[in-house]
Amino acid sequence: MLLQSAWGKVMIQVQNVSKTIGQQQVLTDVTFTVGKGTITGIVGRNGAGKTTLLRTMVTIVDPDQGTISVNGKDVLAHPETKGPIMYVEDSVEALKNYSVSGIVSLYADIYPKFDHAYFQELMDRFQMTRAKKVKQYSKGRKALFSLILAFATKPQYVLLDEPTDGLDVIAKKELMRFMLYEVAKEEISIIIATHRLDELESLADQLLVIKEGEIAETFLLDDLRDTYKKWQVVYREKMPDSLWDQLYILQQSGRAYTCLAVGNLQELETELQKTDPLLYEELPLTLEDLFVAKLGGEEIAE
Ligand SMILES: Nc1ncnc2c1ncn2[C@@H]1O[C@H](COP(=O)(O)OP(=O)(O)OP(=O)(O)O)[C@@H](O)[C@H]1O
Repeated sequence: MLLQSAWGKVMIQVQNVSKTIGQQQVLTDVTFTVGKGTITGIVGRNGAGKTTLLRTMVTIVDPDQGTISVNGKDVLAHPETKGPIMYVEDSVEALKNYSVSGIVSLYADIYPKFDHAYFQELMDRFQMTRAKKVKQYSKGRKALFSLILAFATKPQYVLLDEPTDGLDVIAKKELMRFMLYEVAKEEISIIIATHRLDELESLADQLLVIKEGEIAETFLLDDLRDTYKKWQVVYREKMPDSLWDQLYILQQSGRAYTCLAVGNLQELETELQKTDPLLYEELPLTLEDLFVAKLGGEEIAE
């Protein structure tokens, strides 16, 4: 299987998961794999089934069909395999009546690997003051606090539901950087459910698009690097017509074009050079580029 060879040891496998709640089919035959030390984005509109999917992965919701396994072990049959999975809900309301020190002691009691020093390090890094009660924090700070708590438990897998809701731009960026660092340093796997594609920026190794409970598209960064190239090209006048048909223009600003090449990349590069551009350079690809090119700007984010 492609994902296994790309990522070595498979960590979490979701296989053919379906769930009906009431009369509504909320998840239909959902299958994907999460590798070690990777970031997976689950993107979909409100009501697409993201929260239900995450809740199914931690057995808060039981699937009607299908299995979730961690390192080959079914989580329902082997509840201990859930231990290193940390699920952070989108609502932090549940925490709000706790005192900060109370919740820290509670986490330390529940999670054997809770690391007090690391908790404090993260509090300092995000300039979080120690409020008496969680409810004294702003919405964004509450979200940040619940993430700090989650990472201080030293998990191996972190499932985050709309983690940046309520955070300002700087805090969002900081948080994303922090997640990348954790993935690289601790080799943890992060799964982020969000209705905003732009929040994932160039973060995710794998992007799953969920529509009405089904995985509509899967994008893998590794595939992307082999199949696509992104160039910024500047012409004296305009880009020759011959290239317009062969490149996907992601953005145009005057005579500067940001474009995506698909297909025979070497041939396309030679053609590009023949058009004698003033300047051309390769830019780093993001999943979002492919997403936009493939779905033609179809809106996912709201
Ligand atoms: N306990 C429940 N009872 C009834 N319907 C539910 C329940 N849980 C989920 N649903 C329905 O399942 C669908 C998917 O909901 P879910 O919360 O998983 O979507 P989502 O993609 O996370 O959306 P959002 O971004 O709005 O949180 C929605 O139509 C929702 O109303």
